Amino acid sequence: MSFEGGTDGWLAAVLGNTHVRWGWFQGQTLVGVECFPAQQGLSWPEDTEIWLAQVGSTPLPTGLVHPVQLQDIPLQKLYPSLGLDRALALWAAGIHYGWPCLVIDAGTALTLTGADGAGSLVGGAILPGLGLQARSLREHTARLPQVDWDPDPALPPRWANDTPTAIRSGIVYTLLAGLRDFIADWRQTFAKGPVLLTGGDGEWLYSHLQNRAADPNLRWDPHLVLWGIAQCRRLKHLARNPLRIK
Ligand SMILES: Nc1ncnc2c1ncn2[C@@H]1O[C@H](COP(=O)(O)OP(=O)(O)O)[C@@H](O)[C@H]1O
Ligand SMILES: CC(C)(COP(=O)(O)O)[C@@H](O)C(=O)NCCC(=O)O
Ligand SMILES: [K+]
Repeated sequence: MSFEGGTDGWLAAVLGNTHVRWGWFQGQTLVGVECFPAQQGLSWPEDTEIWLAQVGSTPLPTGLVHPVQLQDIPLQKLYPSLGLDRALALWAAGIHYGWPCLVIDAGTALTLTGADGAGSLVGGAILPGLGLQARSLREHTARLPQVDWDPDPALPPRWANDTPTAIRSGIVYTLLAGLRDFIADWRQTFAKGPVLLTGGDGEWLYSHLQNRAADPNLRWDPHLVLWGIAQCRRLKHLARNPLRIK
């Protein structure tokens, strides 16, 4: 996909540990999204303004590239080693859905990142994502099979009677229980405000967290990090071209 003309066309890119995601923007409007395996050699568009957030190890493109930095994100109490994707998603969540907010990003790693009503980082947690949990069982045992990522919307039976289903059951039921526990704890302090799911497993987790006494303000937005990059670009442009109050 590329731009057919359009003066304010530009590309946002998130270089994750499993996927590289491109968001094609016209100004602040997201007009298209593409997703590539992070390990695949990428041919980046020529002569396109690119704003990118690097979290994984995918080589950066050359040319009109603006790497977003943590200090570009106007949230308080961010710690220096915080993942750029976490800060960008949190900022976008607060702007688009309101503060306080909790973002659950189900990526290679699954992260929980929360901000209070003033947009200050409260803190978060990091654990292996669904795919990583299955891969680690395969890689560190003699007999367990590789259980590939499966978009099957149905939950596996909890008390499984074959090995692949037992692996799926162990991973998904503990993860869903753990997320419900984290959300309940978050709600002890922040009764209001959205809880957002994003990331490659975000939609699947959202569909299963939604049932069974779902949180009234649970949402799913797969593009949070891309929105965060768009906000960074907008701030930088405003700083370079301050609005002239007549
Ligand atoms: N097409 C896919 N191929 C592999 N994993 C996928 C795919 N779609 C969703 N997933 C799930 O999403 C996870 C990766 O999420 P993603 O947000 O793409 O990762 P990251 O942001 O870390 O690059 C994988 O661990 C897997 O569970
Ligand atoms: C935890 C992450 C690896 C998640 O990245 P992803 O799974 O999306 O590729 C990334 O946010 C990261 O490298 N964080 C640095 C450590 C921290 O956030 O405290
Ligand atoms: K991510």
